[in-house]
Amino acid sequence: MRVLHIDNLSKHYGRIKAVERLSLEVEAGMAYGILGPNGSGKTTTLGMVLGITRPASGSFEWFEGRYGAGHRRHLGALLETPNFYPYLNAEKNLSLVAHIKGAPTHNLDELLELVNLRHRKTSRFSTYSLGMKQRLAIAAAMIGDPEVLILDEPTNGLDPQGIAEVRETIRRIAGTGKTIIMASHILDEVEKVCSHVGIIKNGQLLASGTVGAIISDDYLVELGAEDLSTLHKALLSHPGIKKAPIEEGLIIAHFDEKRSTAEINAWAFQQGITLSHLRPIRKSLEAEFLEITSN
Ligand SMILES: Nc1ncnc2c1ncn2[C@@H]1O[C@H](COP(=O)(O)OP(=O)(O)OP(=O)(O)O)[C@@H](O)[C@H]1O
Repeated sequence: MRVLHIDNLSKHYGRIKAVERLSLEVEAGMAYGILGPNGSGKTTTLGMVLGITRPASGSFEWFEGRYGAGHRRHLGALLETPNFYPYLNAEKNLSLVAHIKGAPTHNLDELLELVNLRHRKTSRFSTYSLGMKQRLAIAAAMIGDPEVLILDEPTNGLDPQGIAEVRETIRRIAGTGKTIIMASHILDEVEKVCSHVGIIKNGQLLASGTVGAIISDDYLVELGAEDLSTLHKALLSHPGIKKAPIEEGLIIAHFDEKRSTAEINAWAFQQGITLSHLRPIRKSLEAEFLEITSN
């Protein structure tokens, strides 16, 4: 089932085109990352599809229209950390949220288990770390058993441990078959949590697809030799090479998969080439993301 269909959605603030003719589709069961630098229109997009912000033009549809105007009950959203009562424990805070939503309270323990807070359910909210607070907020968004969980920059402001725990929680929820739609400016986060990604910049969709297809996983090796052009020519006929640009006197070889330095050395030797430089490089994911968004 198509969970969300966005068609040519635009939103302008004066002369700022926050979102510009954005179209994308999210299928049931996807963990879809909306990835873009700060100010690229992610929050505005989520605001529009949640009915908080009115679009200037374009349209969107939830669940192929099957719930009509009642679709909102099937969405759990966490746009900013909600206010919990600091002196109440997790269990009490969640039951209050359930009462406000008119949702049942019988599965609160399950939700606390899902976000790995069951063991701390009787501790006051004020004693929680930021990561625990965020996980409780995710549990609150899951009250009423929504089909889709929508998150805006869910790890903002957390320390590395908190970040890891929140990501793990989102992965666990995705593993239960829920659809996740998550805005993030961190490529590494989308790569770790999401199955699919749409990259946006200046409110426009630049690329969309599975994480594996969009985020290249070429294996990069820096190579040098006295006779660089002979090495270059030989490399281009190597069966595993995808491309081999020359940068600052060295060849950046893009292999389709991991190759050991011993293997590359042996290959060069067979070609009658002595390598003067051989260094595997892991292109930083952030650099790759910047490359996509700057093109
Ligand atoms: N209420 C508003 N009034 C004026 N401009 C706005 C408003 N909301 C957003 N914008 C502008 O619209 C653009 C997109 O903002 P938006 O918050 O959607 O981006 P974002 O990708 O979510 O960024 P961030 O990750 O920094 O929140 C930005 O240039 C922002 O300054």
